[in-house]
Amino acid sequence: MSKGALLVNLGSPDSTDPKDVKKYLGEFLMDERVIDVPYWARTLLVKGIILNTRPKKSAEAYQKIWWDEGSPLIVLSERLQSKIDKITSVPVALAMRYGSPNILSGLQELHDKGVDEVLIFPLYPQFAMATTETILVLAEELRKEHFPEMKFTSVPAFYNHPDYIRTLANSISEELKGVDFEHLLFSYHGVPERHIRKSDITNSHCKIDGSCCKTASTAHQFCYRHQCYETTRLVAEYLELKENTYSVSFQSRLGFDPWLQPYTDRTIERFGNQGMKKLAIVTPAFVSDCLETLEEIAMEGEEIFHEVGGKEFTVVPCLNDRHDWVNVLGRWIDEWAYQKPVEA
Ligand SMILES: C=CC1=C(C)c2cc3[nH]c(cc4nc(cc5[nH]c(cc1n2)c(C)c5CCC(=O)O)C(CCC(=O)O)=C4C)c(C)c3C=C
Ligand SMILES: [Fe+2]
Ligand SMILES: [Fe+2]
Repeated sequence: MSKGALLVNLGSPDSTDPKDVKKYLGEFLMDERVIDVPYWARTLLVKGIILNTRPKKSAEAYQKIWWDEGSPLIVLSERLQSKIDKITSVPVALAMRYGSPNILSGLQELHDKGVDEVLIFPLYPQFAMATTETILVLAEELRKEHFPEMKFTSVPAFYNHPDYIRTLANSISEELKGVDFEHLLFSYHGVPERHIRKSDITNSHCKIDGSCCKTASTAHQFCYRHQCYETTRLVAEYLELKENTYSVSFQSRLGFDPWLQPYTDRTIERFGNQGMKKLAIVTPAFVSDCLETLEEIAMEGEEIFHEVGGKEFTVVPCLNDRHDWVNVLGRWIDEWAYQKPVEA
């Protein structure tokens, strides 16, 4: 058998034209694992309401962060893939869950290189139904339909993997070297609270309260909230951060349902109102900088902080195509290719 890996990230619109943004958001938000309501209700909500208003607003946001080469998320993912592909012993392709290049074209690219055993590698440190799970489900559907002879293995969420924690912690200390800050905020993409309960394999553990995510449970292998807190705890431990000098918040909510709290925008506002002047932010749910880090945090977040009296607002870039991150991912892929376990 011949092996290869497929890195999968979220995806972006083809351009900042509202028509392309509408097409992308339509594919993204009609995913039953993203807006997880019955088909008729999702159609009404997405096609009847969201797609009539959001694409124009989102297109304006994308215009603020777009690069000459295209979407930052895609360009950064391409750079990552190309650097990893150069150091691994097996071919490495790239796909997006929504938009292009899609998962089918990524599998086709590997198939054309003679690959029949694929490592599906969702580029998400923390598991979520709306990210990791939807990638694995779609990849399996495509395998059955187009490449029934292919064998798949997948990389589980790596939120607590020592290599990931070390690389993230080192990137934070390098980026914040010489930066004076009072508090480090770990801002993760949010999910509706309902998603946490749906992913609870015990059906009873995840209460989204002060203690469930700290109490050991088999539910945690699929609990996004636990995994976000655990990444934070491990990085804080690695960097020897003092209690109360760091905290967790959740960004990018959509709609009126309760999402994981505390919300990032309100947290930034509260910090400023309490007199904080120097804030640093890191966004560990994203391995590549994207709209949510470059616009929502670095632009909107900074504006909110300044409006409430904050002075210095420092954003730690995502791991992107950092040399040490490329080496970690390349090594994980090669360890799999040579049948060694991915776990440390
Ligand atoms: C990091 C993990 C992500 C989770 C979990 C996630 C869940 C989620 N997202 C939406 C709605 C939107 N997300 C949007 C952008 C976006 N989301 C992620 C990652 C996660 N989303 C990324 C990396 C990006 C940026 C994409 C880019 O092109 O740079 C958007 C589009 C932008 C906007 O209009 O604000 C929406 C909408 C839901 C409903 C959801 C549910 C769990
Ligand atoms: Fe929990
Ligand atoms: Fe999102």
